[in-house]
Amino acid sequence: MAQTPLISSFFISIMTYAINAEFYSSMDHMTGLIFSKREFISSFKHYIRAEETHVDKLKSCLQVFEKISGEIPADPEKHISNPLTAYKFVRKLRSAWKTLEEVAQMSPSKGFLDALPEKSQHFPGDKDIDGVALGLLRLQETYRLNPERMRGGGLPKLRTLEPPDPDESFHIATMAHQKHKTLLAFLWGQDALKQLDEGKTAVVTKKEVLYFLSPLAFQMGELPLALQLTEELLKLDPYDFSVLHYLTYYQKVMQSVQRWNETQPTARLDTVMADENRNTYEALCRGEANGMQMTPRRQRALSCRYSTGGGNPRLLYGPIKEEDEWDHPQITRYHNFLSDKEIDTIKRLSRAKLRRAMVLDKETGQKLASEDRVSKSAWLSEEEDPVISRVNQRIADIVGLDMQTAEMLQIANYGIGGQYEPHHDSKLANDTEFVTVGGRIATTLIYMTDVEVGGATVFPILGAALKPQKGSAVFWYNLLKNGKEDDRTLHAACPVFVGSKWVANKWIRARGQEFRRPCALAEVD
Ligand SMILES: O=C(O)CCC(=O)C(=O)O
Ligand SMILES: [Fe+2]
Repeated sequence: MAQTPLISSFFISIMTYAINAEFYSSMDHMTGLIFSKREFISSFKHYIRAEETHVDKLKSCLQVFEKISGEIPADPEKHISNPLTAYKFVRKLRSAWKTLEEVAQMSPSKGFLDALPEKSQHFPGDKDIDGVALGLLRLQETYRLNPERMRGGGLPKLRTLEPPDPDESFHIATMAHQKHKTLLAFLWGQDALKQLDEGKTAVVTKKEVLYFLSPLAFQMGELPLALQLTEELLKLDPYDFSVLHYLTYYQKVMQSVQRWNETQPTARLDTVMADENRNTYEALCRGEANGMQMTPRRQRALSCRYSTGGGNPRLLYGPIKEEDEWDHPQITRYHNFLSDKEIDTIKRLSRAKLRRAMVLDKETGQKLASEDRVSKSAWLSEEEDPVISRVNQRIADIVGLDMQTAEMLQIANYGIGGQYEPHHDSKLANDTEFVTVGGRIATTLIYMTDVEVGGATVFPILGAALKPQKGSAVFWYNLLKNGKEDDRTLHAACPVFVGSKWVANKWIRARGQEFRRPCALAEVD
């Protein structure tokens, strides 16, 4: 079939993006969808053209049949009783039928339709829609945005986006409800209702939205609102008994409570969100608490210099620019650590290997995908490309640690609202390597992209927020000199708001560093 090579080339070209059929947790894979969509459109057009040609062939078959039947005179019996005519007639009919069979077998639908189930794996599924909606909700919570601001009212970077329609707002509302984010569920539901009232067309009906909203308003303690919404429902269907039941119930509660709050939930957004989510991590992500524990004197003492890694010959002629990000514990940033070309190579090597990053379930000890860590990651070994060994060597030269026991380079690409909740790199459950190579003494985190909005690495105990800066690397010790875990190194990756965030992690192990970073009894960094 003519279209088969095209269709299969389409599959091959998107294979790299579709290996584990989940797109939202990696911005790179989301981008891949744009390309796969374009290629699909072209093969789809090709298929339609093939169908049109096929229909033309079927039409000519029909014409042959019509012609044969047109040749039959008024008295068919007499006509067919002539053996020669009968012979001719049967022959023509048989030939027409054979042609029809051949044409029917050539139908392009078969190849195309048979390929559909496989093709669906290469396109986003319901899981992706839900995942993106959850990402949006996470961004709203972290950056404190109501639906109006999410629509671009508050953030110029979002202004160009097509705002959600009533069905989309309602879907986000139901996702929020599933995750017990009642206020957000209400606000998105309210957004859908507003749009329906403005006359926007949608699949979801006003009745469905009101059914969703009224118990939510009740749950939030907004009795007058619950009553008002229920009354509106009743206007739509005065004989709906369950609505009548709710109405009586709310009225009774109202009478007994006697006092109620006039405040609209939108006005309370800040206070409710603040109660639920006010923690340093989110405040740091919003850029509010940066440096909160750093006195001006300490801040002034932070400096920046050129370093040769203590006289390392490889750095003598090309020293690295080193900048203090924090003093105790020390967090150092190395500028121009990777070149753009090296970054491109690392991205290229990892692209096809990216898999959803897993976290360990504390109770079962099993690895699972979690909203705590929305990214895809891949491991790269030195054998894969000289760039990888160069990166490892560079880290060794700069920080002066032994890399023989270090882990492979881990590459991560974050998805929509991609984040990593506060964690200690040294707290590794099921660390099978621990006995032979020791704990994760230090982390080198390399930023491979700038991130337009969001995506900082924050240290909630310290109050430090590090902005991703393409090509730079940050380094810190996770373990104190006495070998114990340094609690203060608790850190998190803030949700990415706008942009694609790529990082590389190099975790250095304790074994082999005994003489490079001598241990001490004191609990110092
Ligand atoms: O991406 C970041 O900013 C931090 C990533 C991180 O902490 C990790 O992967 O362990
Ligand atoms: Fe980490």
